[in-house]
Amino acid sequence: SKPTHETLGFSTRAIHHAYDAYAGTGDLNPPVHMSSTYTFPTVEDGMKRFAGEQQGFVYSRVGNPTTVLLEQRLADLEGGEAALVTASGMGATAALLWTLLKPGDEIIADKTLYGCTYAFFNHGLAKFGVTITHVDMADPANLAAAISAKTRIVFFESPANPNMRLVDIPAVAAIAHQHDNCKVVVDNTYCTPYLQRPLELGADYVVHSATKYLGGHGDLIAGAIVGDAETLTQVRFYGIKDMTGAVMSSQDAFLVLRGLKTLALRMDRHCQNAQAIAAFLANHPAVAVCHYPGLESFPQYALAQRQMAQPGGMIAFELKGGFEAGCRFMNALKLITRAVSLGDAESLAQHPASMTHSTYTPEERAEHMISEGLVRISAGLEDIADLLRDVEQALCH
Ligand SMILES: CSC/C=C(/NCc1c(COP(=O)(O)O)cnc(C)c1O)C(=O)O
Repeated sequence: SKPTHETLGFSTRAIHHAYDAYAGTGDLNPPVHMSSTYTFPTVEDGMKRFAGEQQGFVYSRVGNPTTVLLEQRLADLEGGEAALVTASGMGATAALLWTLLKPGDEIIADKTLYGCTYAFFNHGLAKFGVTITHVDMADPANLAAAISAKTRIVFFESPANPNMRLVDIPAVAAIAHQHDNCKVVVDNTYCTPYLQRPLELGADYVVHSATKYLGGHGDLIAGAIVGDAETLTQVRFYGIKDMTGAVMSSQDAFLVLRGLKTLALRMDRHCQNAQAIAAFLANHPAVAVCHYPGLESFPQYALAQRQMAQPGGMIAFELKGGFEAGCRFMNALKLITRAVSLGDAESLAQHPASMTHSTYTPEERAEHMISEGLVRISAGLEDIADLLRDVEQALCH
């Protein structure tokens, strides 16, 4: 169905879209469908469903009423035609790219990617004859110089995990689309559609780790792809069904649906807290640099203002004492929790070089702008006074 984002507000759609609470047994909350397989009234019905000639479910690896509702809602929120939910963010990226790519194709990716995405490209796809080229997309001219008729995919995160670099989505999409079948894939995990909708800025596909802000409570691993219906049908029946099997459970779909109800409220608080923590860090004598799109000192501040509704909940910074000081800081935290992942109610701190981005060698991290001393904070939903007190006392170690 056509997205309704011209009529109803974001939260109204995040709570209500595509679900009629008066239908069926009248459950206000969508039921969790716990069936692996579905019955056919006659064998001819089954034949038609497998042939795609009849609407209806056949097997939960290719569709389930609970996951289908989540897909309709995510497509609406991202302003896309269709969505497909997956077992994890990596499952989303893998299912989409295995479907779109063949040996001899090329991906041009930004310099900085989440560690496992980097590994999937360079240690996974590369084994099957796909060429991976990384360019610094913060300057779109670098893409223009590298793109060729072999380029099938342009892939980036904005802001990038972990160093917060932004990519000008309309500018990069315009360059990519000068080449016939080159598609732009944006990993929108850090922003969510509440802060940034890449499809409305010219991207062809969006992928998410729904593990993060979309679920929002650190209680699931999940992913999603948003894009055109035709391609997503191929991803469903090939990339998921026959290649990765990266299927989201109906229980996790229920939890992501629940998370979406408060996404706007939570992102507002994540952004408020991150802005205050980033400002505190930027002004602290022990801090060498703080990367946050909401700081006027941020090199791409103007682009952030243009492209993002708010600066987000993620912060990256370096202490003047480098890696050792970073470790002392993180070990001294009493409220902010030492853990990877992000977008949880709990504020989290981690060391990308040895954790989320340890799939890069030290030389590769230097090449991909991930410094050894970088500390990443996911600003949670706690009271800001408590968070600032924790950061301040930890900086004194
Ligand atoms: C082992 S490190 C923990 C996970 C982290 N990130 C995940 C992630 C994925 C992959 O999403 P899943 O498959 O749902 O984890 C995709 N895209 C982005 C921008 C991501 O940040 C992390 O702590 O940075």
